Amino acid sequence: MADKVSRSGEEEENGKSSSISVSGMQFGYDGQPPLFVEFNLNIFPGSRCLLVGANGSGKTTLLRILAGKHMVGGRDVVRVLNHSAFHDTQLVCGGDLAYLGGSWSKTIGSAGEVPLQGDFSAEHMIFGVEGINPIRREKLIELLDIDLQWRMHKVSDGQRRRVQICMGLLYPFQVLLLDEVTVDLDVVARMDLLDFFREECEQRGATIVYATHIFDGLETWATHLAYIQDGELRRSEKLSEVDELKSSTNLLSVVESWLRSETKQEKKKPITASSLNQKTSPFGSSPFTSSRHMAYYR
Ligand SMILES: Nc1ncnc2c1ncn2[C@@H]1O[C@H](COP(=O)(O)OP(=O)(O)OP(=O)(O)O)[C@@H](O)[C@H]1O
Repeated sequence: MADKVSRSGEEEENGKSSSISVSGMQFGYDGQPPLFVEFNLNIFPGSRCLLVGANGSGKTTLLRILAGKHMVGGRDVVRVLNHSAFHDTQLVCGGDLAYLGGSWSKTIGSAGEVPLQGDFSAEHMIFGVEGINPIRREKLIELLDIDLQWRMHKVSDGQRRRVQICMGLLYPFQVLLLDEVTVDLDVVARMDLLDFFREECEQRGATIVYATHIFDGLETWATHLAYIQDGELRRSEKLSEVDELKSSTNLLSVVESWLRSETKQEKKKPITASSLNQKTSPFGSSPFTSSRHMAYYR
């Protein structure tokens, strides 16, 4: 698999410069070994890139970094639309960079153990966003089949999710980062939304990165695929160039085989004090330092 890994610093595809560019990124959570070490990735305008990997491989963290939610390195390490994802706040404030992740909860806060709820209508939420093109807003409300009278604390998870998605898409984004947001949607809503995303990429040259474990219908939707294992980019290529997809029935079975072979390699690793400290890390000099590998032996 290693020969397929793309770590190139190439910044152009078909004459277009990348809309997302990560170069030599290092990142780790406080007190933990680094998750990303010398991580590189380039994604180009018009791409619909699937981000796949096992639980805990780093997909959410990567999307949050791209969304400018973590400061990582200097201004040149994580670039979105040729701006620093973290430092250039206009990217998010102006609506060019949109991130849809996590899920809205029914409660809006808590006083000690007591959850506080707010009674807001879908209309209040959606029409509360200023400066929106009314045609785009109507299109999204219709596409997501939102009833503007819904009270946000009384609707189902999927209904609340529709409002969340609608609000995230109100501005005509240039880069959209999706973290498993279609999980609560019914099949019709999911397929309509995927069609809308495709249109946005084809008509406006928008770029989408979509982290998901649900591959239904994505074989013909995605243009690119990035596969992460333990914070390492193992594959980054056009979907049409994934060899295994030529001989396999679907994306699900291809990704399943990658993840299964990951597990086997993991099991084969000899367990030694030095292997527990393999990643070069300021925290990794002692066999007693906490690490994900050590978690197996507690
Ligand atoms: N806030 C945090 N503090 C410390 N460690 C974290 C935090 N969030 C995630 N991690 C760790 O970082 C690693 C990557 O987590 P991340 O959520 O990015 O994975 P993921 O690929 O999105 O997983 P999943 O498919 O389960 O959503 C995991 O080992 C996780 O335990």
